[in-house]
Amino acid sequence: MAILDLDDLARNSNTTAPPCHAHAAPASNQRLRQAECKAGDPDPRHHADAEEEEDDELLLKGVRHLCERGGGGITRLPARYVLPPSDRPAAPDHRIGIAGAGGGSGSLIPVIDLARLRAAPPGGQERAAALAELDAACRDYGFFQVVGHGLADGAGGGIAMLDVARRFFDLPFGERARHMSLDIRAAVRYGTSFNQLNDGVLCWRDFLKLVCDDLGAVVPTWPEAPADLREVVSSYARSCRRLFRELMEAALEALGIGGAAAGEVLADCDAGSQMLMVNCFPACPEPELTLGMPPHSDYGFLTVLLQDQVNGLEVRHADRWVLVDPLPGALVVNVGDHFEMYSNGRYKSVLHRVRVNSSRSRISVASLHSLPPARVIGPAPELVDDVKNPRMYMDTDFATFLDYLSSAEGKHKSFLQTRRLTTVPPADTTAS
Ligand SMILES: O=C(O)CCC(=O)C(=O)O
Ligand SMILES: [Fe+2]
Repeated sequence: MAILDLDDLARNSNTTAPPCHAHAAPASNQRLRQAECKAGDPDPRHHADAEEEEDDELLLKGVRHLCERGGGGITRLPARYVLPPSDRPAAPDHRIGIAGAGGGSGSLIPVIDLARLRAAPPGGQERAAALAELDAACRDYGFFQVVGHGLADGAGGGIAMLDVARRFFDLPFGERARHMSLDIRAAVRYGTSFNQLNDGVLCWRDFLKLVCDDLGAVVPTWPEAPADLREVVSSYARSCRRLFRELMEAALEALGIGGAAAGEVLADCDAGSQMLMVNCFPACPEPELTLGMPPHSDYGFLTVLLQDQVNGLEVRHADRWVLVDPLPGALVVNVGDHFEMYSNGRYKSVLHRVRVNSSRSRISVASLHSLPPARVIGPAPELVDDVKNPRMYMDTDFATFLDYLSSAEGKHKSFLQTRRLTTVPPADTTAS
């Protein structure tokens, strides 16, 4: 099947400087950025003169390279990374605590125990209770943590994945740079920021994108170093695909969709696209002025996120940004735009962003799962009725999403907003 460009396309954002396909050259973006900063930022340090500025060529080599240059360490944030004051991350409003883990402030983020679901026989009360928890998590938060998934240790596990990711980003720049490409459709690509060619403000993030469709064909094109990367990452990708399918089966059951209708969606999931984004967020000299990733939602059905023990992920919930404390061994799962549309708005694809910190580098690995590009997505007929559940979304396909990205709407709205049919006020899509 066709390889999708999903590194910027898999997500959409409606920040002040959106990662749209505006085709603005980086140099003009820089001037724009400086003008915006002048308008809104009282701190003259952040309006550095052009000659003081790091040139774009250097910045597009990535954040790690910037930090490592000349023996390591930079003490101030180059202006290209400085967000306008309204988009900067304030001190976290709230930390999402982990049920039963003693973290944060309580038991706000849902934790789904997959072992419990696996053990619960079909039709029984225990299964109904476990499915109700999953349903509530997707409805109320659009985010949950999964434990009991069996993906922590051993081959295909998260520990090995994080370890090899860390070793990849520790390689000398020249080794990583072999995979740099301006071709956003490349199946393997090392890059920086969110959409590095179009971002007005750069993000404090480097990434390795690996398209995982047809693993047999793509793995030989993946980095040769570290020597075990291909084996570890392909094994982890397979584990994630299995987990994605299992979660989709459970979510469809929770939605009351079975039989041929569920079979059709699951077949599309099997034929669909998977992309791993291996993210590195280096320690940042002025973390309060920038973000590792801007507010965005993920385009696909579900995203499975592995993170190390350094926090940074923030989720929009009840009009606030809430920081998700990593729960050891857990994977974070979030609902994407496809699933919100398919579930007719019952499940929420919510904005999330990544904040960075001044002392510790952070690694995360997002496995993004979408349906095949030719597949038209719309609300499941089983979830629509004329009385209580009118259809909330138009049918949509990948080409529509591409049009949105290159349109003026892409700068001001979220993709989901553009697909809504009813007059129901849109879910919170503001950036701060
Ligand atoms: O690093 C994280 O916690 C989130 C990453 C993410 O949202 C993404 O890759 O889409
Ligand atoms: Fe995301």
